[in-house]
Formats: sequence, structure tokens, C-alpha cells
Amino acid sequence: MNPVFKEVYSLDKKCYEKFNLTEDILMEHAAYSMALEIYKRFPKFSKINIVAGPGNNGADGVTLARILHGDYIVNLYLPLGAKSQMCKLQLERFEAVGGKVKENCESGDVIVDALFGSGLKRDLSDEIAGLIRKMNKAKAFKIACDIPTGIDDNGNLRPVAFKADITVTMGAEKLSLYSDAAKDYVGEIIRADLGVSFNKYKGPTHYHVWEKEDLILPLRDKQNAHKRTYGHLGVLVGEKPGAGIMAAMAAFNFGAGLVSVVSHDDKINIPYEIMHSHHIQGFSALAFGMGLDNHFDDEMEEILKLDIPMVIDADMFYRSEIRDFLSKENIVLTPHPKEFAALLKVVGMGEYSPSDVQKNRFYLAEEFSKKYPKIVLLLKGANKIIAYKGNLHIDPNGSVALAKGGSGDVLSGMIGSLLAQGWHPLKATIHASLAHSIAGNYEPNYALTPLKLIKRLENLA
Ligand SMILES: NC(=O)C1=CN([C@@H]2O[C@H](COP(=O)(O)OP(=O)(O)OC[C@H]3O[C@@H](n4cnc5c(N)ncnc54)[C@H](O)[C@@H]3O)[C@@H](O)[C@H]2O)[C@@H](O)CC1
Ligand SMILES: Nc1ncnc2c1ncn2[C@@H]1O[C@H](COP(=O)(O)OP(=O)(O)O)[C@@H](O)[C@H]1O
Ligand SMILES: [K+]
Repeated sequence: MNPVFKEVYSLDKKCYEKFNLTEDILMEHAAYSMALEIYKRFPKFSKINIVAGPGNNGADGVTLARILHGDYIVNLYLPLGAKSQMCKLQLERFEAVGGKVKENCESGDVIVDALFGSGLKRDLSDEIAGLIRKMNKAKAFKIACDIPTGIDDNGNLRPVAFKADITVTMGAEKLSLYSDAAKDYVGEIIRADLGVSFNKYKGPTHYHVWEKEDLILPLRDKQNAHKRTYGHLGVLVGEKPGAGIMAAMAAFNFGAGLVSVVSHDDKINIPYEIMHSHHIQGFSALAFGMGLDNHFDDEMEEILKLDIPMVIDADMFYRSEIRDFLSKENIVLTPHPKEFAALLKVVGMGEYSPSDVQKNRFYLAEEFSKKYPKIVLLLKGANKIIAYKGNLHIDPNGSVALAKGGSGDVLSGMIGSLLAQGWHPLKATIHASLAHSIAGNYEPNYALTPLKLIKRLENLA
């Protein structure tokens, strides 16, 4: 688990004021970290193109040009000139070691984007947007300095962005690098430490990114147990029975001792290992909403009174009864962006389109979580966001192979399974999410199906 930050200006400031470091020292470390990535990957005298902007992101790029000059063929291009004091100073130093600024972005083995970083304030001009498109088309290894140019503080594109193979991010990882929109642009994210240990540099934060290595599986650690030791999940099945049945199958494969589907349809076809119940009593956790439509409306009051953990999904976010569940303990909600927009409307938090939700994922998840601190919210997407008590936990480990009908039903079943096994709702949601993401990394990436995904839960240990 790694802390991430909305901004690092305050952390840089601490370096100057508390640790008596200077901008020059921080910048030297920033540039040297990029140089190391080039030394590691490319032989001497490879051709390195550095496109630098007018501010301190550009200054990082010019510093890199000076470090590499003599070992590599360095082409430094400054389409907007040098404006900040540091950028001008670094340019003098580059020229002092014999470097010459080029008139154009040339072809080469590496392109470094040091145009704009955390100072990007408005949409890029047509000229710079065109330059970035050209850089993206080049057949070169692409390095973004701090943040790929064009990605703003919220992780949105303005209106294009540099498509990096690696992003060397300065001081600490920024939240904006983990938006869904940024996922196709950041490449591998590498943190550069700026002259002090990260443990000294970092500060308190509400944002954390979870890594594959953090996964905890529901491995059984004793022999003296029986099926009820591992809980009994009930899954309500309604209009589209497949959704609930897949959730039930996922829950059984992820360790629940017993799984029942609750359905009023006597002819429903369910796998042999899953039980069929007509009643909503007797479970240690409940999962519902997937394919439910308006079924179980007569029983909703009885469901509300149950004192067991619940994972609620899909169709429930369009129903006004959802409001009653938000003051309960041990509730997990798993909307995708369109369902989250519906939920925000139902609870009176505003009218948003799914694309508004995507543009403001972090903000809206955080606001919802502050308003409903008892609820664990999992907002689905390319990078899943799990919000609890105003803190955001991000799971960026999933792949596009999961973009298939039924993937979300499997996730709800997995969360329900851990809830039934007695896990705290936050822990259940984070680790079900990680397991779902890891199992969802499948090649070829068009061929994953929910049943394969469920089967792959067997190979995570
Ligand atoms: N302590 C520091 O200040 C450090 C800064 N570092 C680097 O400095 C960067 C931040 O530097 P700055 O604050 O100078 O910001 P940037 O270099 O990202 O951009 C600032 C400049 O771009 C202009 N600008 C903003 N949006 C524009 C647009 N759409 N079109 C044209 N011009 C635009 C601004 O007016 C300003 O001149 C970081 O991303 C990082 O790379 C690192 O060297 C580490 C230390
Ligand atoms: N591009 C993607 N990259 C990573 N994960 C994805 C991507 N698209 C979808 N997912 C994941 O797949 C699941 C899809 O859920 P959902 O949209 O509810 O599907 P369904 O309702 O059909 O089961 C979510 O967990 C989501 O985070
Ligand atoms: K950049």
C-alpha cells in the first residue's frame, strides 16, 4: 500500500523550510532519477530527445539534458522558450557544458516529455497539442517527467496527453495519475526521491494505492472447522437470474462455506453446489441488486431489519429504498459510474451524467463517503476506488479484460463471500477487489468470461 497525494507543493516546502534543502537540490535529484532510467535501458550515444516547457517541469528536462550531454546524443527542444528562473539557470548550465538547443523535436531512441507538470492550468494550445500528438506517434521509448503533459490535477485530459511508457514522478505519486482517463497515458509509475527518504518527505494523506502484493486471501488456517465456520451467503435473484447465480458461484469459489440463491421461481436452474431458498432468513451475509429489477419489493422492509453485513449492487441504486440502507452498519455498495450517478440523484447529492462522474471520480467518491461514513463504497472503473470514512483506497491492478458483462456480478459475490466469512467490510472490499483485479489479468484480453474469472480465483495463492 502506497500513500498518494493531491499535491506535493506542501511536501516540497517542508524540504526547504524544515530540511534546509533548496530547489536546486530537489531538481538535481528529479533529473538524475530520469537519467538513471535512461542509463539502465539505453547504451551510450543513443539519441535522446527532450522536449522542455517554460516552467520548472521544463527545468527538470533541461537539467536532464545537461546530465546526459557527453554520454548520449541529446536533442533539447524548448518550443515555448525558458521562462521560470530555474529553467533559465538550467539552460545556462546546459550551454556551459557545450549543449545546443534544437529548433525541432527530432526522431530518436527516447522522447522525454518535460513540457508541463503540476503547473498545467488550462487547455493546451493547438500548437502544443499538435506537438504532443507528433511525440505520441514517434517510435521511441517515452518518458514523462513528473506527470504526462496534458493530464490535469483531476486526472482529466486537456484535451490530449503524452502517452508515456514510464512516468518518473517527483517526490510522491500524485492522485491524478490514478484517474481512469490517465490509465492509458502514465505507463509504469516510478517515484523519484528528492534528496530525503520518502519516509521523511511524505506527509499525512487520505489517499492510498494498493498493490498486487498487498492481497490477503481467505486461506483457511485451521483443521477443526466445518462449513458454517465459513459463513452462509444469501444472494437474492430477480429479473435476470444469471447475474445473481454468477455472484453465488463466485462467492462459493472464494471460500464461503454455504451459498444459497433466494428466488421465488421454483423452476430456476442453479448449479448443484448452490442451494435454493425461498426465505431471506438464516444467512451470515446477503448480496443483492444484481439483475434484481424491482423484485423483493414486498420483503425490502424485512431485509432492512436484518442485522447482517450486505453487499448491494446494480438495480438497487435506482430504487428509493436504497436510502434506508445508508444509515446501517456493515453495508458495501458497488456501483459502476452510471449507477453511482443514479445513486447520487436518489440521495439528493446532485444530477450527474456518467461522464461527469468519470471526470470527478475522486471528488464524488470522497464527498459521498464523508456524507455516509458508515458505508463502504466501491466505485467501479478501470481503477477501482474504495471509499470509507472519507479515505480513498485505489486498486489500479485490473485490466481491460474485465470490461465484460458479468465481471461486476462476480466482484459482488466475492465481497459477499468475505462478508459471510466474517471479514470487516473495508477489508473484505479491498481484498476482494485486489483478487478480482489480479484474476482479471487475462491474455488474450478479449477472451475473459465471468466463468473463467471465477475459475481463476483458484490460482491466486
Ligand atoms: N520544488 C519544486 O518546485 C520542484 C519542481 N519540480 C518540477 O516542477 C514542476 C512544476 O513546475 P511549475 O510550477 O513551474 O509548473 P510547470 O512547469 O508544470 O508549468 C508552469 C508554466 O506553464 C504555464 N502554463 C500552465 N498551463 C499552460 C498551458 N495550458 N499552456 C501554456 N502554458 C501553460 C504557466 O503559466 C507556467 O509558466 C513539477 O511538475 C516538477 O516537474 C521538480 O523539479 C521537483 C522540485
Ligand atoms: N477497462 C477496465 N479496466 C479494469 N477493470 C475494468 C475495466 N472495465 C470494467 N472493469 C471492472 O469490471 C467490473 C465491471 O462491472 P459492471 O460494470 O458492474 O459489470 P456487470 O454489471 O456486467 O457485472 C468492475 O469491477 C470494473 O471495475
Ligand atoms: K510532463
